[in-house]
Amino acid sequence: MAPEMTTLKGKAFDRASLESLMRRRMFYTPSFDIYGGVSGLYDYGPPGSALTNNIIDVWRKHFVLRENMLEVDCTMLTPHEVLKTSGHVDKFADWMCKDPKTGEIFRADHLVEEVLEARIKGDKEARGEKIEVEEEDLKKKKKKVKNIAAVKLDDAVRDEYKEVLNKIDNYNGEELGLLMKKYDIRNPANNNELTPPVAFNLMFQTSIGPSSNLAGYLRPETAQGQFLNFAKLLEFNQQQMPFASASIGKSFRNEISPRQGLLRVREFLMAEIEHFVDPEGGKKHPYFDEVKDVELELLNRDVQLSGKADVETTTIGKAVETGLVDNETLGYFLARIQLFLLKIGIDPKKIRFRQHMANEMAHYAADCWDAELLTSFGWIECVGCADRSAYDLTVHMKKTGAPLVVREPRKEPLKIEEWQCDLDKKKFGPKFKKDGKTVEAAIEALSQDLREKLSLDLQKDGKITIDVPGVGEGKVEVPKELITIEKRTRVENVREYTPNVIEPSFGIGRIFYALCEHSYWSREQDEARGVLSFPPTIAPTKVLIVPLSSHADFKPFVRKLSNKLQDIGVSNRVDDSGASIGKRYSRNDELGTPLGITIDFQSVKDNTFTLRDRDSTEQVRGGLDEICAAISDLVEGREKWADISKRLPKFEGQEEGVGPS
Ligand SMILES: Nc1ncnc2c1ncn2[C@@H]1O[C@H](COP(=O)(O)OP(=O)(O)OP(=O)(O)O)[C@@H](O)[C@H]1O
Repeated sequence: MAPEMTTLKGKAFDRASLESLMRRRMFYTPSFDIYGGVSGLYDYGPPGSALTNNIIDVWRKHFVLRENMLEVDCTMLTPHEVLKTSGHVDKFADWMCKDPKTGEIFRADHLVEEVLEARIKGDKEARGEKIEVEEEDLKKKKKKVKNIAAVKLDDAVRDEYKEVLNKIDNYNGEELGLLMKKYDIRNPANNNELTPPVAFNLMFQTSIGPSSNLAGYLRPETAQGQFLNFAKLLEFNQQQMPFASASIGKSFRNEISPRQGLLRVREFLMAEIEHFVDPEGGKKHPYFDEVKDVELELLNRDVQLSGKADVETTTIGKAVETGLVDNETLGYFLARIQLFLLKIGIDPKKIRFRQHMANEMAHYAADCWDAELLTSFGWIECVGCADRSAYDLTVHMKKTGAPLVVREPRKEPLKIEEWQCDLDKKKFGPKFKKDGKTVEAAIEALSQDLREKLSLDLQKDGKITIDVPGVGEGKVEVPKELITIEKRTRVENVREYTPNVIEPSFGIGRIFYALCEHSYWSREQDEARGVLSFPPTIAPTKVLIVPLSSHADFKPFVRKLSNKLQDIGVSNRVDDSGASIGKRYSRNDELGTPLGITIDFQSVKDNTFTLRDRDSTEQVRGGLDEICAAISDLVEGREKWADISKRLPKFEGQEEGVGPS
């Protein structure tokens, strides 16, 4: 069970009030709402769009700009062949079971998770133990869940349930089926038995063009476009390794049961990096030293296998040194991911990195860690960071023959003793006719051991027999007139290798939602007054301009301030409504607007204004240029409010209805 969620001020987090705020202020809203909506699809409103753009802006600066990554923008429609080759057509699936009587569909792992969690909660109720805040949510479910009541469980059963929950991502379909049998998990709504789990592919299928001949899918990740362009990107990078490409764009997954708002949706914004690295030499990273002292909370594979969730706090330098994290490049990105999350305002106490267990890893991954953020729904994977090895480049190269490799001049030429096969092409063609190329490829693919053995056959029998699937009976004889096999020394001046790929993959919607939960609190004097404490860098609107009243004298000042801020790229809104100043600020607390400028009669006299900090409600006073310079420093992240309040004189005028929190 995840620990209890508390707000920045240490109070219990209230999801219902945050969700109501997000709906009211149009951070996001169900798509096609007036048609009844479609689950797993959301539209972002003005503050939501601005917040997303600002998160992306910081992401671009933190990753793309900082490391000269090569950003690309590839198409979302992907032909069948590409995703067949990458393994997605066969393996990109979740486990689904069905109530044969009602037709209701369940995602098997989620169902097992929800039912066991609800039973543990029932057990706690029966034992009179404290119910965690996120477990409260299960109360609603329990009404539907007929086979779950406040029933005390056997101690051993309760421990077993907890162990299963800790490893819930690790089970395949068959294992989930066995768990459902063992724990008698049925349709919670009617107690009907469910069908055993079957694989359900998560990709949205379509056909490209009017003839319907070209099957395709909406991409489930942005990675494939980056791999397919590898050779061109390497060329663009003047053959320099290592390098990274990056892409920001929508991905699509036909989730079996979208849930938890933005956390599991069917269309979402991804920001992905593919860092291409030489597999030899331990996958070092040139800037690893810059991050080696960053401390991370790591939950390793072995701890999870033992059914526990104890994290280990350690520097990334140590984690790589001890082999807990496989290599420097993977470690470098784990640290950089954490630094990014902190920069946008994620609560440092609510981040951990969890290593994937062997079964859980995607079909391509060699090692994988997820950055998980604590939310009221528990720990949620928001960034995956996988070592995809050479998998993708290798399969695409094999399929297409495109040289998705790096060729580097060797410092010292490499001498290799090897068995070489020479073909007499003039005779080879007429003998094998249309099968010539296939037979040639089969000879080309012969291993060194086999070549050595075949050279003896050639001497002894005057011919060799090799396997060539698809030609004749699958065996082909090649007489000695057509082939020679000899041991020779080859000098290699160029080294050719397929790079490995380290892939940090960010789900922006999940980060967005976790950030909102981490930033949300309410003021002491009024529980209903929600505040979103986004850092100025990423807040949707940076400044609220508030004239004291609708007095005509204030109008030119409003215009001047607004224009000046726009000129320096600072988003602002004017609220010249008749509401009290306190009310106007409070409305903008809900939007997370970090700064407010008040225009009063003093402003008209001496061109000075007050600048208010959202979180402390402290105010300072200064001239137009001073105020704008302070705002720019805050918004660009060069300074914090504490620096500004030292720099500019405090303004003690009491804000109506607002006291310090
Ligand atoms: N359905 C979804 N809705 C929102 N974000 C998603 C969804 N699926 C994946 N993501 C985001 O994309 C990131 C990278 O995708 P990845 O393929 O690693 O996810 P995943 O392991 O399939 O996620 P999960 O196990 O939660 O389904 C995730 O860390 C997450 O932030």
